Amino acid sequence: MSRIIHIAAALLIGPDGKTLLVRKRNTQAFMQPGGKIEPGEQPVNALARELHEELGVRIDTAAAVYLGAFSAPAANEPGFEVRCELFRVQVEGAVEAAAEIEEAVWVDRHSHAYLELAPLTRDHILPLYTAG
Ligand SMILES: Nc1nc2c([nH]c(=O)n2[C@@H]2O[C@H](COP(=O)(O)OP(=O)(O)OP(=O)(O)O)[C@@H](O)[C@H]2O)c(=O)[nH]1
Repeated sequence: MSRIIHIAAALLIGPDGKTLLVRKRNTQAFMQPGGKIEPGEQPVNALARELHEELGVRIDTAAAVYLGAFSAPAANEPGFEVRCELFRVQVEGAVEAAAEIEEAVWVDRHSHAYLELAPLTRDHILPLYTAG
């Protein structure tokens, strides 16, 4: 059995430059919006589907900027690694978290210090955001 979870995720940037992290229901760590890529699905299409399901956000896939592939221990599945295709996505309107999202927070370069973060977000994605 594969011990790798393939996901597509967003570095989602709001109008004020903050970025959105989500905490899924019955989990502890904040992470990137996104989710698993289904068989045969293009990563950017998986991202668009997940952002719509989770946050009611419709994105223009042509405007999503591919930032690369990043890996880390999975936050919620012991012994698994998450492999993420990451896209930078700019959103203008409000986001509306679906029931599967327990909490969604906008953070800036300084305001995430006290959040419990998934390893991928903590070690790869927020450093990228902070440097950018
Ligand atoms: N979406 C997302 N998942 C992550 C991140 N970091 C990380 O370790 N993961 C792991 O990857 C798994 C992806 O599952 P998911 O629950 O987001 O995906 P999904 O909506 O397609 O799942 P489902 O259809 O099985 O409910 C999470 O359970 C989590 O353990 C991240 O930044 N974003």
